Amino acid sequence: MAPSYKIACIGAGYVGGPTMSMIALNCPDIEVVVLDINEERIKAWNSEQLPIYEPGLEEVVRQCRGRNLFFSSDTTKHLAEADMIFVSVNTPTKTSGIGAGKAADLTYWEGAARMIAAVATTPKIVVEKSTVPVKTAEAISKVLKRNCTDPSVTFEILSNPEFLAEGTAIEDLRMPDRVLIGGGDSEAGQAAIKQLAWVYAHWIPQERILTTNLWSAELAKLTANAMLAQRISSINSISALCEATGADVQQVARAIGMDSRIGSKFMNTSVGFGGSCFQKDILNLCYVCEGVGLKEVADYWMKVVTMNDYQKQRFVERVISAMFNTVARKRLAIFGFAFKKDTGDTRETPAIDVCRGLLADGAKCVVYDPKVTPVQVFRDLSAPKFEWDRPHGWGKSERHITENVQVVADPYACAEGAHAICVLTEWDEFKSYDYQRLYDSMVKPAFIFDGRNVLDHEALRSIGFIVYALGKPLDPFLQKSY
Ligand SMILES: NC(=O)c1ccc[n+]([C@@H]2O[C@H](COP(=O)([O-])OP(=O)(O)OC[C@H]3O[C@@H](n4cnc5c(N)ncnc54)[C@H](O)[C@@H]3O)[C@@H](O)[C@H]2O)c1
Ligand SMILES: O=c1ccn([C@@H]2O[C@H](COP(=O)(O)OP(=O)(O)O[C@H]3O[C@H](CO)[C@@H](O)[C@H](O)[C@H]3O)[C@@H](O)[C@H]2O)c(=O)[nH]1
Repeated sequence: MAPSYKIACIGAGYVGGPTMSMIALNCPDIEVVVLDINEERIKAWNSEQLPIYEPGLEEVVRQCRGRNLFFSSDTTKHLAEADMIFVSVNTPTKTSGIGAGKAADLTYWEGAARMIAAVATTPKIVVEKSTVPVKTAEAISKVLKRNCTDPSVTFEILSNPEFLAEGTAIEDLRMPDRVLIGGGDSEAGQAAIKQLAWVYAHWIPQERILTTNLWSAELAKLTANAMLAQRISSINSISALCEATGADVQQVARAIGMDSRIGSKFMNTSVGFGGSCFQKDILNLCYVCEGVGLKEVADYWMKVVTMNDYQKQRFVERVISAMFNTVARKRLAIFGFAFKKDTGDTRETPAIDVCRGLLADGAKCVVYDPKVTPVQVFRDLSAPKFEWDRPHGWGKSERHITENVQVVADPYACAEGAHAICVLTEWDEFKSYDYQRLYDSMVKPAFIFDGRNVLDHEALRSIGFIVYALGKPLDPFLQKSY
């Protein structure tokens, strides 16, 4: 018998796809349909080549696609039939107008709300899955109520922010630290919370399902990301101080992480945090603070982004100064372009700013990443800031990018004839390469700039490499040239 409870999700992206697949897997009594305006994406979800790479996702989709999990672009039919509608569309940073470069662009969200209002003839629970500014639920409620042609239709809005991280999405969804559900105080609001809690209770222990009011749930999501990013900026700031003093950032991180009040997670220094969320959500938080007159609070959080930009710039300057203050026409092997390992996602990856910085100084960048396609690399290096987060992306590639960037499918080909290797993503495979072979094929002196501290630096030095590792005591060779 076909399941009688129906869930639809608007937005078949990195969040909508995996979260709905997990609900379908654990709730065989619920029919789940994931919708998107991007037909190519829907086609890919229905094919053997899923549109996103996420460890374990294929197995989950394979188990329930066609059973109680469907991907479709027929929004009218499925939104009309659904009891509960998740909205998981992109909420990028605005690129123009008031709040450009900071505020969340809610165009896609409002578009989704209008789609729901246009077809609703039965009561709907609308769940905010996207990350949104505080009070978005209020605005969405107005759009839904004012646009629905049937005045008897009721809408209950819930906030159910997603905390999964890419690369570990399936594991995070299988056993999240918590599921957060915010809703209204009214009887209908509380009933809606219960209905969503019932969905999650199919596989998540009751004590991990946390309920709050709407505004707390919306704000908790922005705050969680701001605090996670703050940890990275904090340790990155200390990495600069370590290099200046001879301390070792990994030793410092270990020593402070053993204090249970601080904890050891999220303390890896890096060339900068990336990903579609951290910067966007902090900028959004700052904008919300400014909107309510809290300038000092906004300035405080803005420093997390400033420090991140500094870290990327600092890395570029290290590369250039170490290589005798010029990288003009030098071939630089870029190991890793994704914003972290185990994903093909490049949104806001630090590799973009690092490559741009090196290209601006005349370098020739040769990129190797196990999961990122050449098209994506060229698109990212050409797209104006914040333009990447649009359903149809950015098409043009500037000439200086096409002439000075090359993307290759093999790490050894990447490093051949290069002056330096820059490690920008912490892919595990980078640790097991034959570095003697890489060294032999490179121009001397051969440099390695480890922007993730994943390689065995002593072993590399004994081969002959000049090694720069973030936040580590500097090689004597680098001390002289910096
Ligand atoms: N990526 C993550 O790891 C992550 C984690 C937690 C929260 N979030 C938040 O979740 C939201 C979605 O993020 P994402 O990474 O999945 O984005 P995404 O860009 O991968 O997916 C969004 C999808 O929504 C579709 N879309 C936009 N407007 C639509 C409409 N009117 N009708 C149908 N489809 C529409 C787009 O075509 C796109 O495929 C964002 O608010 C993000 O901040 C993301
Ligand atoms: O110690 C660390 C940990 C992470 N990073 C970098 O920080 C970025 C973000 O990493 P991570 O948080 O693991 O991935 P995301 O997929 O961006 O997940 C974040 O953003 C999501 C979107 O909002 C949230 O749901 C998650 O909880 C939150 O971790 C990446 O560039 C990482 O390389 C570091 O530099 N050092």
